[in-house]
Order: sequence, then C-alpha cells, then structure tokens
Amino acid sequence: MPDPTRDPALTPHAHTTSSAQVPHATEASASGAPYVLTAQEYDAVLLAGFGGPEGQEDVLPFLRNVTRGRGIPDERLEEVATHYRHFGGVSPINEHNRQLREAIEAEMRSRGMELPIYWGNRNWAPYLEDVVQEAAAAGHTRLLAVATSAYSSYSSCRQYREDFARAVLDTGLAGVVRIDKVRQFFDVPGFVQPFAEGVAEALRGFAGQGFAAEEIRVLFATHSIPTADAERSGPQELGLGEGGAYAAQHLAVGEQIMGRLRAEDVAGDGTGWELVYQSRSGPPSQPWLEPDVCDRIAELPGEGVKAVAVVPLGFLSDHMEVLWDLDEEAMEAAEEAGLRAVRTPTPGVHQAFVSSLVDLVQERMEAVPVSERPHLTELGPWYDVCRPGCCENVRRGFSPVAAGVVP
Ligand SMILES: CC1=C(CCC(=O)O)c2cc3nc(cc4[nH]c(cc5[nH]c(cc1n2)c(C)c5CCC(=O)O)c(CCC(=O)O)c4C)C(CCC(=O)O)=C3C
Ligand SMILES: [Fe+2]
Repeated sequence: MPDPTRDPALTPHAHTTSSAQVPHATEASASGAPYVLTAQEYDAVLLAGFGGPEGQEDVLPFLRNVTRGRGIPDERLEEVATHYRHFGGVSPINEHNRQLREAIEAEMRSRGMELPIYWGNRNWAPYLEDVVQEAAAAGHTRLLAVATSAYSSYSSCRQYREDFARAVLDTGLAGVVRIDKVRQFFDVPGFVQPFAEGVAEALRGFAGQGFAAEEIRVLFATHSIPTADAERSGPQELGLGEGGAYAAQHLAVGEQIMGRLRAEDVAGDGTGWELVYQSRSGPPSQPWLEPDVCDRIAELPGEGVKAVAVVPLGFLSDHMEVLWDLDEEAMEAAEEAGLRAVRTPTPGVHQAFVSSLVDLVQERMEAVPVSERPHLTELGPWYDVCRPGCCENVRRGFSPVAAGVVP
C-alpha cells in the first residue's frame, strides 16, 4: 500500500483547524492501556447502516424508529415524510448498503480474507439485533463493525455503539458476542479521493464554461448537529473549539481536498471554500451548527460568486439527505440565486473507498502500528476506541455502549 503521507500530492495543506496539539493515538489511557487495540481474531465483519424505508407504508414507522423517545415535533416528522413520499416512500440507502456489503466482500476475497460480512441497520430491517443473532447462530461471535459514518459525534459514533450494545443485550448475547468497531475514517485516502475527484470535475467544468476562479465557490456540506453535541464530539483535551472534532474533521478534509487541487492547478487561488450544514431538525430554541447550505447559497451572489459546487462531504451515498436536501432544496436555492450549481458525487462503492474500508478491517486484525495507518490530516489516524468524554450526548441519559472499552 502506498504511503499517502509521502505522496506530495496528498500531503496536508496548511490547516485551518486548531490542531497543533493533537495527542497521538499511541497515547495511553489513564489506566495505561492504549487507544489502539492489539491484533484480534475477528470472525466476521458487521456493516452497520442507518436504514431507510422501502415503501410508503414503511415511512412513518421508520421515522418513529429514528426519533424514538425524543422530542422531534410531529410537524417535523410529517415534513420529513413528504421527502420520502416524493420518492415513492423508498430511500435508496438500503440498496446502497447491499451493494457496499457485496463490494467489501469482493475486496476481502481478492485479498484472501475469508471472513463473512453481515449487514444490519440501526433504524430499519435488516435490524442489527436480528443480524447479530444470525451471526451468533452461525458461530460468529467476535464481530468487527464498520459503521457507515465517517466523522466523530454522538449521532455518527456513539449512537451506533449504543445500538450495538442494545442488539447484544436484547438478544441475550451479552458475554457471548463481542462487537468492536473500526476507527472513524474521515481522512483515510479512499474516503477523501472520490470527493476530490468530484470537486476537480466540477471546477474543470466551471472553468470550461468561462467562470473565473473568484466566481467559483466550493461548499462542503454535512449534517448539522446540536452545538452541544458538536462541542463533545471528540476528546475535550484536543481543544477543538465550538464545533469540536466534528467540525474540525470536516474542515481538515476540506482543506486537504482544496490544497491538493490547488497544488494540481485544478483549483485557482481565488476559489473560496467553506463548510456548511444541512438537514437541521429539533426545536428552533436548540442551537445547531450553522450556517445552513441554502442560506449561504442565497448570500453568494452578493459576494461576487456565480458558480457553486456543493460537496456532500458528510455522507457516504446518495441517500435522502443528499437527494432531497441537496439535489432538491440546495439546487433550488441556487437557481433562485441565479447561480450555476452542481452537486458532486458521494463515495458510494468507489473502488478506492471500498479498498480503504477493507484496509481498516485489516489494520485491526493485524494490529498495524499507528505510524503506518493511512490518514491525510493531522487529526488522524483516529482512535480505535473513543477517548474519555468523546462523542457524548448531554441531552440523553446513560446508555450502555459497545466497542468503547479501553482494555
Ligand atoms: C450526523 C448525522 C448523520 C451522518 C452520519 C450517519 O450517516 O450516521 C446522519 C445521517 C442520516 N440521517 C438520516 C435520516 C434522519 N436523520 C434524522 C435526524 C437526525 N440526524 C442527525 C444527525 C445525523 N444524521 C441528528 C442529530 C438528528 C436529530 C435527531 C437525533 O438526535 O437523532 C431523522 C429524523 C427526522 C429529522 O429530524 O429530520 C431522519 C429521518 C439518514 C437516512 C437517509 C435516508 O433514509 O436515505 C442518514 C444517513
Ligand atoms: Fe467517538
């Protein structure tokens, strides 16, 4: 495997994040144990997805699953339901994960890795609990999970781990099935590359249409989360400020992509970029990360911008948050603002991405040292297990988690 940190085209550009004092993952916990685990004999991979409805009758039960036990107002559920209904009540996310499961399996086989790969969801069938039961019945009790979520935060890390714990507890398999999880993969080369290719294509397209560098803006879009979650998305001692590790990781990846494209002369020096947020929910009284993608798009003409590339940096596939919130809403905002706009691709089953996911599995099975773990930003490589205070949610009470114990 080529070392991305030694490829000049892939070396991080100057960082916009305050990541000067990032402790390395080799550092030990208070108990003296490292945050990087030793080699384990996993007997199966567990691809953990979000889940989505596959017909009109699934839409409301799915939304109730997602928002179970929380204060999401009914009007918001109804509003979100119309997005799904617009597409026949079908989210493509399950089909994407079926394809991703197959692609990971094929890549593992091509490397001579024989372990099976199961796919289960947090919020819709096939549910994690059923899949964990199925795996156990087949004699697979040491599972290494790959969650379809690249960044750190309650929603994108701990919530998956809570659902792993619930799956094991509810099926009576506590003490029988162990679920570990690969590190957050926001800055592994195969995750970043498909986005970089998409931005490059968009910028070349705009240049070909005669737009000057200063008239082009790149908006990296990700899911908004409550600011309280963002602050606690990573270990507190990293001091990453208001947006926490969540915002810092996105900014570092955006800077990496733009630095690389500037170095390759694909992005002009005058082309600005920024991180924007989408898909906010929750009561208006609760602060969430801003600015909103559509609000920013409306302001861009006033800044001399004429063409915008919207990059779905927070997402792995073209699911509803992308198809609706970006392809419908953000593109409509761009049209109203008189801007030329394109939405660039998600990683999907891009071979580089699939390959990086299998690298993540392999690095855990072989206990690859931190110094050899692929990562493109100073924030990485992220930890195998969360450091104390990481990805917490102060609004909810304690829930058991899996894949969170430093041994
Ligand atoms: C960080 C993050 C990711 C990225 C990481 C990851 O991918 O895991 C993500 C992904 C997704 N979010 C999705 C769908 C939904 N998210 C909701 C609600 C929420 N998301 C949140 C955060 C995130 N969400 C939060 C803080 C809430 C508020 C309620 C809560 O505290 O949990 C709601 C409820 C209605 C609403 O409030 O909008 C829905 C329907 C789908 C499926 C799309 C499809 O079906 O194609 C996907 C991939
Ligand atoms: Fe975490």
